[in-house]
Amino acid sequence: MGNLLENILINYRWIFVCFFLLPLSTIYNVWFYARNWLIFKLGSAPKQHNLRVRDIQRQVKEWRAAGGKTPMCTGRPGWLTMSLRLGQYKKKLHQIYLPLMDVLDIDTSRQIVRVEPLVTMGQLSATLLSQGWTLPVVPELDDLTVGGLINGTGVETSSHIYGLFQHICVSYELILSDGSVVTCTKDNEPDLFYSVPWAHGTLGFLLSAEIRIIPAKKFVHLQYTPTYTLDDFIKKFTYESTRKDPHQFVEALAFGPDRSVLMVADMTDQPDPKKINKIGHYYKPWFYKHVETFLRKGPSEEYIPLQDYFHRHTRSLFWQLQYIIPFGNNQLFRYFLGWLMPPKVSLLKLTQGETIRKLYEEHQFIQDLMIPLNSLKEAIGVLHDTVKIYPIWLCPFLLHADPGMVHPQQDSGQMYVDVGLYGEPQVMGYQAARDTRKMEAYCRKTGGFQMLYADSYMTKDEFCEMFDHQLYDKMREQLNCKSAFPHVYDKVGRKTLL
Ligand SMILES: Cc1cc2nc3c(=O)[nH]c(=O)nc-3n(C[C@H](O)[C@H](O)[C@H](O)COP(=O)(O)OP(=O)(O)OC[C@H]3O[C@@H](n4cnc5c(N)ncnc54)[C@H](O)[C@@H]3O)c2cc1C
Ligand SMILES: NC(=O)C1=CN([C@@H]2O[C@H](COP(=O)(O)OP(=O)(O)OC[C@H]3O[C@@H](n4cnc5c(N)ncnc54)[C@H](OP(=O)(O)O)[C@@H]3O)[C@@H](O)[C@H]2O)C=CC1
Ligand SMILES: CC(C)=CCC[C@@H](C)[C@H]1CC[C@@]2(C)C3=C(CC[C@]12C)[C@@]1(C)CC[C@H](O)C(C)(C)[C@@H]1CC3
Repeated sequence: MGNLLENILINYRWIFVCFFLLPLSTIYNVWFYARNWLIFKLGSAPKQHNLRVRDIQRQVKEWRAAGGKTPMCTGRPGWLTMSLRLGQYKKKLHQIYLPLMDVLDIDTSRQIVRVEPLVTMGQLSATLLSQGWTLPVVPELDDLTVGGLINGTGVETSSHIYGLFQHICVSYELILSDGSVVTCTKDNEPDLFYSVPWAHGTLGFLLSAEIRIIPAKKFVHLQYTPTYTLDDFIKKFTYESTRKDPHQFVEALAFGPDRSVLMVADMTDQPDPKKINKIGHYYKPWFYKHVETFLRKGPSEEYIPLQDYFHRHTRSLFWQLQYIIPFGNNQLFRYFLGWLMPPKVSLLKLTQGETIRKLYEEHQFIQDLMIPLNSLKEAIGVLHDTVKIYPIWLCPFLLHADPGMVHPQQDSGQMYVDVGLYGEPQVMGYQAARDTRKMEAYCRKTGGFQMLYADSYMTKDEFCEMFDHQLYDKMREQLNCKSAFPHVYDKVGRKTLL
């Protein structure tokens, strides 16, 4: 009976998703779009920021006045967040509401945008592009928020030049446990500035951030190079990630241990009209499927609108949507219902139920391992033996030698690679806890890091071995965080899921 129910839930989830969640997602998007537009037109955002900060200060002060016994977290419901986590820890904590969702200012002379933490990447990239600007690093799922990307982390295909999302940030406005508001930069309160990323809001709440912007062009010139041996791939990928005059974007998809497609791209305003491909149109094939065709067709090049490029994996949630709507890439489906895609991750999460959550936990491996680039060849072999999931998302990034939880083992910046696995392991006898722990141990051995939106099965000691806690512990002490916020491990460790 249990099995039958599971089968129905898994195999027919698409009925619910197509007929209920897709229309709902579209309505939600339209509302969000209209709200953003209206707020900006009324010019009210910056003024309201100060009012909102005052209200947040009031909440923190009230918490203190009441004895400050229960540690705090943000009041954002767990189902809204872009992770597998349900955020059950929130029920036991004191929630502070941070209704901060506006782009406050675009200062083109300083090349800085000032934003509130709930601003999403979809919202920010559209807002900036309409002015001819962009963030240097645009993590691509539309619903990722600035707050989540700063207090967690973000990576994209330009990260081999600019680093992680935190590395393009110039200042953070934070509220601390005593209710005071501080602004930190690398020169003013540097310890605080460097300890915020990856701390998951356990030092203070982010109120706004200043982020660098760069001029945008209308298209990217994208070149695809298929490779048919692992050695050839590693050689070309390493070269493109580390060369002195790099392309602006570098990414690869591995479709098998020996079959990969390397992609390099540059922004341009002069596309060759015969080679324009507007991959963002709703009826276009899912991007990773399109990329796979170059293994057959050979090297190729295209001009893709910049906005379409930034959000190229959004419509198929990388390759996760195939498990929810198996015929989602079918031509007929795309022409009829493609314009409603993708369903909102938050709505999927809200409606998934315990059975589906458990099935995902047992049968899906969704992890990003951030390892030094020179370990990539070995890692592909280890991953093939342990989980065997394809495609693998490969994205090089420069890890700056900054203080904080995450930095290279050497004293200077080092090229790392994000190895993303999002699918059903094809090995026999996969066991989630055992095999994830194996991969985590491997990741630690290379000097790498696990992205913490995913399930982490590490013990606290293992967690402290992977993430440098020196500065973090010092700041927790100095800012009286111990009773004010949970320890980062208690927020992101596997047990918080349940
Ligand atoms: C594919 C796509 C996805 C989108 N997703 C979302 C989403 O998820 N959430 C959401 O809220 N919106 C979203 N939007 C809307 C987006 O944020 C803007 O509201 C939209 O670009 C308005 O453009 P316009 O050309 O109609 O207005 P215009 O009048 O041309 O103004 C452009 C926009 O730029 C912004 N802007 C202009 N100057 C400044 C300034 N000095 N400081 C700050 N901002 C400024 C404003 O937001 C304004 O709405 C999306 C848009 C697109 C095309
Ligand atoms: N391309 C990429 O780089 C991708 C990145 N991701 C990951 O997704 C996550 C982002 O998802 P998103 O839904 O935006 O964020 P979440 O709501 O999941 O937030 C992530 C963490 O940041 C904390 N946080 C968020 N806002 C604030 C704030 N204003 N002040 C203090 N702490 C805050 C949250 O604390 P609390 O629990 O108290 O709310 C939480 O611990 C990141 O961890 C990122 O690594 C996922 C997919 C792709
Ligand atoms: C660094 C990069 C590029 C990471 C990409 C990660 C994505 C593939 C992840 C982020 C959020 C994510 C874990 C999610 C899911 C799939 C994989 C996602 C989209 C889904 C939609 C799978 C189905 C599940 O029932 C559920 C709805 C809970 C989750 C939600 C989060």
